[in-house]
Amino acid sequence: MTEYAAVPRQREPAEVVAELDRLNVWFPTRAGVVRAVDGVSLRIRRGETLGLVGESGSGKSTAGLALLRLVDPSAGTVRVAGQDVTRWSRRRLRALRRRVAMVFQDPQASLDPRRTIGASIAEPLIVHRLVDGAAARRQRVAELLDLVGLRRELADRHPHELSGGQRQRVGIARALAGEPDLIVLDEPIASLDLSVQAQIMNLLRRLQRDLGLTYLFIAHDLAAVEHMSDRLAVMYLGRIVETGTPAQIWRRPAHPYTAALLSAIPVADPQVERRRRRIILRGDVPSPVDPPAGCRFRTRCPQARAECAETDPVLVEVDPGHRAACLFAGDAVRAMSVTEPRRAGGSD
Ligand SMILES: Nc1ncnc2c1ncn2[C@@H]1O[C@H](COP(=O)(O)OP(=O)(O)OP(=O)(O)O)[C@@H](O)[C@H]1O
Repeated sequence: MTEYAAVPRQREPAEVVAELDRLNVWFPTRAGVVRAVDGVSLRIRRGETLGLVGESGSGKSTAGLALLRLVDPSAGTVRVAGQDVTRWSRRRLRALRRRVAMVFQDPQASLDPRRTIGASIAEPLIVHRLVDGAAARRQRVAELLDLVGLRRELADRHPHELSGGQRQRVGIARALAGEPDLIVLDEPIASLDLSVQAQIMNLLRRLQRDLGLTYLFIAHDLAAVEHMSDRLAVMYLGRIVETGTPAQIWRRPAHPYTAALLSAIPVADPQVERRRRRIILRGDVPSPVDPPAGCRFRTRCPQARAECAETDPVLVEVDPGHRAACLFAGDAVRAMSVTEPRRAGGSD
């Protein structure tokens, strides 16, 4: 197998591969303007996995799509490999989509059913003019199949002849074909059987280690990305509400929303599990057409106070590298962790 040729990289001091800076992605609809992403700033550094977590509809996929300019930013900036790609023309976007690749949740939907697996994997090689000649392309496709642990003969098959796990491996091979700086993994295991999920996670980890890949890993479940991520960002209603390392967030969540997400994760130890106190959030996520004034989470926050309706909190550092957007970051969560409901005048 030939070596995975690294794309010549432009060295930046901070090694930030991709960055969203105060990004808004708003969709005008009949019901009003959907503020899918509303003031999101994120930095993804070379070689890391950033886990982006939040409930359905929080804007995670839209933020990921913005990195490939598959949605158009309404405001703010998208930077990839040091270049501002926010307003790149359609023609230039081809180059961007080599630098940033995406693996989708449903590999069935993301592969053309009429094309062979080989043709699907070869497509990025042709579009980005990476390999000349059919024979050389066949060879590269075979190497990419090796990389993702699929037999070379599968190149001649069609997607419907493969299992879900195999199809997702093809999706990963396609993403690797352009030797991207960043791979956006949008719930890459959510549609797979449990046994296959672990295999795909192992594959993603191995590829990252061997090829030095950078991932934005999108998931709705904190437990799903915790082991894989170097840093986590928690999204709620179009905003990042907390960022930090998994250890920081797990040990001491600072935003009440994160605390609620964590409290929903079952614990293996039965004694701890019995003592575990779930924080049940009231109501549904409000509409992104008309998010609540002040803190967006206040309508569901068990610790909301009058001030929360007045001030829209920004991310503030609660520990080095650990930030939360809550006026009472840390305090509110400590109040939620007491085992008895708090009473007036109670202390903890
Ligand atoms: N093209 C679009 N037009 C209108 N609204 C959209 C569009 N794309 C997304 N939205 C809305 O934007 C919000 C965020 O959607 P998005 O898919 O980014 O969330 P998500 O956190 O990735 O959720 P899921 O896990 O369900 O994919 C949702 O309210 C969604 O309905």
